[in-house]
Amino acid sequence: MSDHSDNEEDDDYRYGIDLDDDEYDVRPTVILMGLKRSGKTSIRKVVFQKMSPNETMFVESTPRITKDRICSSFINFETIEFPGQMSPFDSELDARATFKTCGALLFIIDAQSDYNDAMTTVADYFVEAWKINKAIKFEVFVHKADGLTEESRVETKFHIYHAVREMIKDKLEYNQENVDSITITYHLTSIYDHSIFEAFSKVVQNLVKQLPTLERLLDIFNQGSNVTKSFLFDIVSKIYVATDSEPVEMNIYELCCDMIDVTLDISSIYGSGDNKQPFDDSSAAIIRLRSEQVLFLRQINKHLALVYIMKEEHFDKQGYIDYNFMCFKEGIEKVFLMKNKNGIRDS
Ligand SMILES: Nc1nc2c(ncn2[C@@H]2O[C@H](COP(=O)(O)OP(=O)(O)OP(=O)(O)O)[C@@H](O)[C@H]2O)c(=O)[nH]1
Repeated sequence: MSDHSDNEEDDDYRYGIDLDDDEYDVRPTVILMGLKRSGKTSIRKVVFQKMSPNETMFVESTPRITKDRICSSFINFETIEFPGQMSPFDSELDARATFKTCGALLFIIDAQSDYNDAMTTVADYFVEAWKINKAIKFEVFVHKADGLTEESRVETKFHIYHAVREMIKDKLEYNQENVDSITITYHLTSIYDHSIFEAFSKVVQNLVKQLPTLERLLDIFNQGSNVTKSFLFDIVSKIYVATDSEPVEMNIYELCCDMIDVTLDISSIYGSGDNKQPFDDSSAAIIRLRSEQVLFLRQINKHLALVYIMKEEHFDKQGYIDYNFMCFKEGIEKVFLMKNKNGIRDS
């Protein structure tokens, strides 16, 4: 367990540490904004509270600013949702305080609606927030993509990207700033498939400063173990904190998410442990697939699991893989211990 003392990392994300909840007054935040009924609450509930997508049809409109601490998992941040009808820049709200500690600012656009107003609002809010805090990661979710054809998904994202860029350009040029000063990442999302988890994974990865080291560790593990693809998952949220440098194929990612669901479901229904959580530090599962591949899940610590896929022909080299996994696990621990070197105590 880790203790904390004031240091230059005070504005940082504290991943993988058990904190007493009140230990920090200031916690970096992920802010969700968007017009009314764009899907903000649904996204929070599906990703962090395991609500099924169909149930979101009954969520009520959010009347006030809603803060939610995500601290049961490895991802240790706070989400803040602004109701569609409220601007964070209203004079009665303290926008400076809100955006000073903001890590990522997500704007949700309902792609199934007329999104002209939404695009204007994105441009306004992003420029205002950027003026307060230039380190914010700006993200747009082109949401409810399930209702669009494959072709119009790409077109819609492209159209929104260009229109917002033009609006931001006009605003920044007025202040003699360059439009490229604000980097925005666009994601096509839906709560009805894995795209929302994939997009949130990218948001989180954008905030993990140790990402290059984690990717390198995964690459080394893959090369030494003949693994095709591996993901480092935060098991509770199904967000992957890192993956190796090979491109992510959506079907492999979905398979890995399903592996987590299956393992946790079986474990919570039939598991013998009296622990409330259906997994622990030494949880593991292996599934041989019809495609002559093997899927593995191996827990690294309380929060993180390595999920990887390999060809069946390499499956017999278990000794190597076990050894490499031990080295990988130690590597991960070192990455986060170094990060917290200023105050370590044993739990
Ligand atoms: N088809 C589809 N519907 C979605 C998706 N996400 C959310 N919805 C629906 O959109 C409606 C509005 O969702 P909310 O989560 O309440 O939207 P909100 O942005 O929080 O709304 P306010 O609180 O009023 O600002 C609900 O009926 C959801 O079921 C999605 O990915 N696809």
